[in-house]
Amino acid sequence: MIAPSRNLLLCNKGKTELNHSFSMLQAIVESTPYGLLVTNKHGHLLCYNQPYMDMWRIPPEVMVNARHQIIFGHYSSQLRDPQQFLHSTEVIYGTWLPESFDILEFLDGRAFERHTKATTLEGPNMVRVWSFKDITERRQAEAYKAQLAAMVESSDDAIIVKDLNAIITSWNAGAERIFGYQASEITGSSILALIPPERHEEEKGIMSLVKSGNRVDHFETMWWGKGKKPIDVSVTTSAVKDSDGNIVGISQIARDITKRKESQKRIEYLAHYDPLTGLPNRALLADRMKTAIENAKRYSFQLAVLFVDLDHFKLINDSLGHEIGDKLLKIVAERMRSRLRQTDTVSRLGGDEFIILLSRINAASDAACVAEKIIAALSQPYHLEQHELGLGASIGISIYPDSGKDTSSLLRSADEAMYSAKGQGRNRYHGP
Ligand SMILES: Nc1nc2c(ncn2[C@@H]2O[C@H](COP(=O)(O)OP(=O)(O)OP(=O)(O)O)[C@@H](O)[C@H]2O)c(=O)[nH]1
Repeated sequence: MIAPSRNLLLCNKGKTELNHSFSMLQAIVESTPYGLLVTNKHGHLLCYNQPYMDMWRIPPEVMVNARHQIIFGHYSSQLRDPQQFLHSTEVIYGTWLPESFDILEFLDGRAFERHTKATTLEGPNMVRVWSFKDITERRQAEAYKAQLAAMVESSDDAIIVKDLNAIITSWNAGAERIFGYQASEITGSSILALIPPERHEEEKGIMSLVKSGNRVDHFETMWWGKGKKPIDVSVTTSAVKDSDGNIVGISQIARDITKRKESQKRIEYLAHYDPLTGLPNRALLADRMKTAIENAKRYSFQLAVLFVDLDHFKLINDSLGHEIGDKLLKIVAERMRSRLRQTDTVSRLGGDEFIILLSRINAASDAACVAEKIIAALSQPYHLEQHELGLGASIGISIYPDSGKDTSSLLRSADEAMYSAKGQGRNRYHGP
């Protein structure tokens, strides 16, 4: 800033004629953004510039014939540590330090680098030049950077930065925890080290989206940890830009969602399978029956539903306990499953009730054959702990389309047939 000379470069050398070189010096002093102050050995103010006045917010009248020490009060009221300021300034004058450097922190958050140098002018005049550089913005930027670094390091997520050639340039502690590589091991490698080959195309697609200015949020995929360990991750990818807005890198924030995925799979499993036997449950059976009925209708073939209820299962439960009962149910399930085709379904409705869906039969006699096979398989002795057990089953058969044309009527009809089998003496089947 260059300001009117008389006001801005105040000199006790006023008696001296201003010559050309003095004007030039004046211009230099006023054009610098630094606050400048020159004092003599006794602390008398010889000259100073406008940035100096602005920095200390000193009214000009205070400066008339002032000594440095006199305006210390004005300085001190603005500083965070006035004692340290007074002490260091006294040391500088007292020992006439040739040079010194420190940082002044203001109560309002500003910060200045203070530098002072003792100089000998012509003759015996010793003066001291003080310069003050405003470093508030730099300090704030540094503090912001430090906060950012602390946040990045404390994040549970992996925060990875890579260059435009997919080379990893930054790797935080979260990434170390999730993927198992130390920053020193992986920095400088391609991000593809974390991505299974079959997902490279997917990654390329994301990169081209991001390079064309988009951001890809919470993309769920599977990456590799150390030793090619599969890790389900949700990845947010965005561009890293320089101050001119040019893309200079890519940042990827990856969250480990393995546990969430596992519980999702578990919930899906429980929604469709019986946890004791691993067989499809009523809901999955209903889906499969719906599809099978649609196919049977479309291609005009028959299907069969077999309602299987174990005989006197309650006796086993009551006499040998629930645990043995559970083990028996598992073996029963496995015996039925192993006797059926892949395309058929055996499901557990609950308790000792099972439904077999034969999704395509040529004649009702096919269903009767399967019922006989199942009864035979289930009546084989069971060796459980020290017990040898025998078990019968009663089976009711319904046939699409003769016994019913939808899921519930087919199930109802098979249930009724099963009760008929029970009524006829158990361990047998009854069909339409
Ligand atoms: N161990 C075990 N038992 C179960 C489970 N669910 C139901 N049960 C039992 O299975 C038995 C079913 O008995 P029922 O079908 O009513 O009677 P049953 O003894 O088989 O007699 P019938 O069917 O008339 O031959 C009951 O004792 C239930 O407590 C289970 O998950 N585990």
